[in-house]
Amino acid sequence: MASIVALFLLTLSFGLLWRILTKIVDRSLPPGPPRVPLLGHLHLLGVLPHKSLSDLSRRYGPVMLLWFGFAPTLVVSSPDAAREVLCTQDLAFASRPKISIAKYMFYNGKDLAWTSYGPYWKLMRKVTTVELFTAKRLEESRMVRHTQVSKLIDFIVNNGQNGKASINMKVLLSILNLNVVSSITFGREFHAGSVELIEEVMRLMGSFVLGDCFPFLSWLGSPVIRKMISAHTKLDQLLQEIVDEHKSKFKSSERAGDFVDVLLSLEDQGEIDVQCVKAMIMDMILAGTETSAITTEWALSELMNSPTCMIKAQKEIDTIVGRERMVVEADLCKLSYIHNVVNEVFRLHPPAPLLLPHHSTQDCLVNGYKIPKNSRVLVNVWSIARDPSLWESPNLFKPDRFAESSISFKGKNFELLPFGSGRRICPGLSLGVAMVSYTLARLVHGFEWKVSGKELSMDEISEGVAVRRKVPLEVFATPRLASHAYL
Ligand code: HEM
Repeated sequence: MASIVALFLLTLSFGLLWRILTKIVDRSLPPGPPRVPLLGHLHLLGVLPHKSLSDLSRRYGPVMLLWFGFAPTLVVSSPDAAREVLCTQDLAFASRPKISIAKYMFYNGKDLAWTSYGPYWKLMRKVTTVELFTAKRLEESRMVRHTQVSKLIDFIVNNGQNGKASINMKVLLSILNLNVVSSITFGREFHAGSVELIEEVMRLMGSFVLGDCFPFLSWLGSPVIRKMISAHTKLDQLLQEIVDEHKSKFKSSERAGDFVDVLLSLEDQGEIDVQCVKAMIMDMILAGTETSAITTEWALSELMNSPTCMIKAQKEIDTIVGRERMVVEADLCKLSYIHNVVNEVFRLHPPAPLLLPHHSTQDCLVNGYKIPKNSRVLVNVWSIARDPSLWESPNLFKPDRFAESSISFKGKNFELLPFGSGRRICPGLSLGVAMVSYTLARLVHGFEWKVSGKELSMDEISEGVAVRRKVPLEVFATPRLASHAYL
């Protein structure tokens, strides 16, 4: 009995001490809900963290400090606070937290997306921008996109049995985007069947790892880390094949070709090692494939869910392109409604609703609150894009809201940030937009679409840093153009 009373008193005094300590600290820090001892706010994240955090921000404000175990995490949910973090004080927040996924999957953060801010990031960012994403490079890769989207259309025509057989668009869109990014990055399609592996890695990116929130327990290891190591080993073999092929094809003096050749030249010069080369290929494949595929899948779903919008999109393309041929990329600049649809989908369904986590490398002030050095930073772009004080009927799909609007997703308007903003803004923005817009235009123009099943669920599932459709889009597609247009 005495020991039970002693335990009770001990727990009570620990709880009281915890409350007092957290209250003292809280004065200069941003607000947040009460903390549970040890767990902090981890239990509040739920299955859709972007939604749970959005709900919390409506209560505690657009600048909150939460504790995921022992990891302080700043969550910002307004355009002004996002501007402060991603633009005004960009340098202080441009790094990434050192978490397990970077260590075990991305060769200890030797890629671009997970590496800390510094000279290595600057070198890789410059190489990526110059070698992959200039307007000239984008223009040169038009044929790759055309060929791969045409393959997708052929597949639907040949397997859809004129609207009688259902088609799983999720898988097809992942394969399409993987093939485009692979062809541009290393000159050929990636291993057939690797889509499942990529999806596994995407899922692992968001898995809870004890050591990320409780650093003193890192030594414990976990089943998730074992899964990361196993997935990494499989991917590493495929990436090594790509490196070996490139090394055997060219003597170093003759290399002038694709992105991997450029990286291998840097390896020859001793600026980077082979792990950096593989980490960079992995980055492009992982960052470039699912983001565009998820957005296109949502775009088609939203149009199928709003028949008037679908008809409007089809009418626009019929008027400008006709029904005797397919859309080509050069038509896109005339398709303003498709452009509005893409804007609206980026607003409603940013594939990375909390961006990638940022990390503060110095103490700073945001909205008058002290943000401690070494805090993680999440920018809830999903919440900002659904804020009723910024957007009329924010949960409705209304592409026409962009007809008269000058707001764009390119990182200058902080109410719409699907690609982020500032130093860490997505370098693949133009390629991503080209992929989504072109694929969508050809699908909408090429087929009449029907849902397989009674109704189209629009539920979301959070997989790692990405949020996608919970139920993969299964559809029936009936060709609607002159038959010679599909040849
Ligand atoms: C619909 C298409 C896409 C969307 C919505 C998207 C979105 C994003 C977002 C939100 C970030 C994180 C920004 C931040 O942390 O502040 C990011 C980073 C990145 N994205 Fe994309 N992305 C897309 C397509 C692509 C493509 C096609 C590629 C390359 C082939 C790519 C490569 C990258 C890389 C390498 C980073 C890391 C940049 C850095 O940390 O410096 N993305 N992207």
